[in-house]
Amino acid sequence: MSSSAIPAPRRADAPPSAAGISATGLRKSYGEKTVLDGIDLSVPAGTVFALLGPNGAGKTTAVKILSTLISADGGQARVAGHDPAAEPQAVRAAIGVTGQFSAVDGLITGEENMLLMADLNHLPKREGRRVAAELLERFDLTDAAKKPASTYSGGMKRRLDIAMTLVGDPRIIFLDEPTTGLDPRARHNMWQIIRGLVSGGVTVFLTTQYLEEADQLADSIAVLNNGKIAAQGTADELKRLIPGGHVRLRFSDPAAYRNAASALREAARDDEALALQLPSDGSQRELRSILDWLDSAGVEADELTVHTPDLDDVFFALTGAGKTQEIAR
Ligand SMILES: Nc1ncnc2c1ncn2[C@@H]1O[C@H](COP(=O)(O)OP(=O)(O)OP(=O)(O)O)[C@@H](O)[C@H]1O
Repeated sequence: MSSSAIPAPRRADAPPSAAGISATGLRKSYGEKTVLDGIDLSVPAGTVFALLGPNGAGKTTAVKILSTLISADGGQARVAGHDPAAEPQAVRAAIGVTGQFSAVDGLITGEENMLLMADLNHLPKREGRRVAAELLERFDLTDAAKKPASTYSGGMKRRLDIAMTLVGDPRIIFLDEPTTGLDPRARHNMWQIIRGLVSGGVTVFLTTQYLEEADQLADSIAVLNNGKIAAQGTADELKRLIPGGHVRLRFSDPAAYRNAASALREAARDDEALALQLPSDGSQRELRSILDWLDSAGVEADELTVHTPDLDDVFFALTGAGKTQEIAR
């Protein structure tokens, strides 16, 4: 995608204090099934928040409540300074939602979809055409504008969907799994689009099953599991929640490996790979002390690599074991 497809800032003048999204004690059940069991969320304006969770965790349910599509059974929420339950119209006027079930009509062209959106937003005809053309250009869809949307690739459909959402110039955008099913190139394009939206002052509430996506985009991540927020924080804060960081020393000479293994008794051995593993948080201070220690033991490895836990480790630790952790903030 050309750089023209990256949305230009539209709300650079938005006040930094503009309200984002918050929720406390949000609850929702379907019959006997508790989907959201009292969740608290806080998304400052102008930031990207990722709600991460396995299939069926309740991510879409949370988006539907906050975007006024369904009502919660309990708890409070504020979206753009309004209560979605009491002031749904005010919330709807401030938000855009693109979901797994997109608003794109495949039978009409991309341009017609955009103009329809402009009509729904009550834009005067001339203004609607101008905004539609500008957004189609910005999302690299001008060449395809006169073709039926059913002929678009998955990535093009998602771009059209977001372009349609932007017709209303929302301050807050909910993106429900925006890159599910996209190939890696289209996924990276979508990430660029999302970054562009945020640099224009838009608040993004994103749901995803992709850890890398949350890691790449989000200022703050909440992991949803069994109806509760299992952990919330920045990607780095979440990674620090679980142990697993280590330094790995690899040797090519078996004799050097054996000497090192007997000098470093607390290291875990991998005799087949001629490698030793020492627990470490990866900090400069710990690395320096490990290097000093290796020097004093006369150990010289052929390769030294530092491994820190990634978001995958965190996700599986939190959603697998059903733990509940809070980060002191
Ligand atoms: N209208 C409904 N009636 C009954 N159960 C529902 C309804 N909507 C959702 N559920 C159930 O609520 C649970 C959470 O669904 P939700 O769609 O919020 O999950 P999700 O985290 O978005 O999952 P996915 O990643 O698969 O989209 C699921 O078990 C789902 O079957």
